[in-house]
Amino acid sequence: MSNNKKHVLFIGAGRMAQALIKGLDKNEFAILVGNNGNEQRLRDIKETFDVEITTHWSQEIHKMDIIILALPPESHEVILAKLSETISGQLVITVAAGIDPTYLESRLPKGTPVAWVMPNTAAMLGKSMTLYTLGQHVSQELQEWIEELICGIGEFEKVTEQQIHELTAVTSSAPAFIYRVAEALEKITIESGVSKVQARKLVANMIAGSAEMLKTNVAPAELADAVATPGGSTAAGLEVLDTNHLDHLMIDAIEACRQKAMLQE
Ligand SMILES: NC(=O)C1=CN([C@@H]2O[C@H](COP(=O)(O)OP(=O)(O)OC[C@H]3O[C@@H](n4cnc5c(N)ncnc54)[C@H](O)[C@@H]3O)[C@@H](O)[C@H]2O)C=CC1
Ligand SMILES: O=C(O)[C@@H]1CCC=N1
Repeated sequence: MSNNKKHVLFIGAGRMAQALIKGLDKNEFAILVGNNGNEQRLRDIKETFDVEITTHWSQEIHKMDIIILALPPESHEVILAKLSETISGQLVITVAAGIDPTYLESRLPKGTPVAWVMPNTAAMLGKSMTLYTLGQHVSQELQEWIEELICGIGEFEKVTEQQIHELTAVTSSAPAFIYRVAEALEKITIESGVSKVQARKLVANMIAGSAEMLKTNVAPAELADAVATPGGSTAAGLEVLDTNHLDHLMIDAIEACRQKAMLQE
C-alpha cells in the first residue's frame, strides 16, 4: 500500500458497498472491508475486487482515514456505539437512507467529521448520480477527499440534509423504477420474436439514448412532443399513460419510499 493513498474502511459488505468498491479508484484509495461475520462474503469480495478484508474491523480503526458505513439504517445505532470507543477524528460517511449527519454527530464523539453520501448502484460503472451533505466539523481538505471519492463513481451534487431526505427516493430508489419499465418493455420485445440478447440491446440503448437527450436540458415534455408526430402512433400511447396518470403513480411511489426511509432511523 502506498502511503499517499487514503485508507478507507467499509463496514458492511453488501450490494451498495460492492458497487462503491467496484467504482472507486484503487490508485487513490486503499480499501479494507469488514462486516458482521459473513467471512465467505468477505473472501468473495477480496477475490472479486482485489481489496483487503478484516473480520475484526474495530481493531483497524486507528489505521484508517475514512470509515464508510454501508449498513442497513437500523444497524447504525449499534455500530456507531462501537465505533465511538476507538475513533479519533477519522471521517465517517454513511450511505444509509434516512441516516443524516445530525444523527451521526449525536452518536459519535464531539467534533467527529461526518458526511452523508447517497449514491446509486450505477456506482459500479462509474455512473452514479450521487448526493452528498456535510456535518458541522468537515474541513475544506476533508470535503475534497469526499469529492475525490465520489467523483470516481460518477456525477455528484452537494445539497442540504433535508434535500437528501427528500431526494434519496429520486436518485437512489427510482433507478429501480426505471428497471421495472425496462423489464416490461423487454418482455414485450421478446414477444415479437427477437432473442433476449437483442431485446436487452434494443431496450437498454433506447433508455440510454433518452437519458442522453435529457442531458441536453430540453424539457421532457418537449422531448416527448418531438417523438409524438402529430396524428401519429406515439400520441396514442402517451394518451394511455396520461389517462392512467403515470405522474400520480410516480408521486405515490416516491412518497412510499420517503415514508419508509423515515421509519428506518
Ligand atoms: N442498494 C442501493 O441501491 C442503495 C443502498 N443504500 C444504502 O446502503 C445501505 C446498504 O444497503 P445494501 O447494500 O443494499 O444492503 P445489503 O443487505 O446488500 O448489505 C448490507 C450489509 O451490511 C452488513 N451488516 C448488517 N448489519 C451489520 C452490522 N451490525 N455490522 C456489520 N455489518 C453489518 C451485512 O452483512 C451486509 O453486508 C443501506 O443503508 C441502504 O439504505 C443507499 C443508496 C442506494
Ligand atoms: O431500498 C433502499 O432502502 C435503498 C435506499 C435507496 C436505494 N436503496
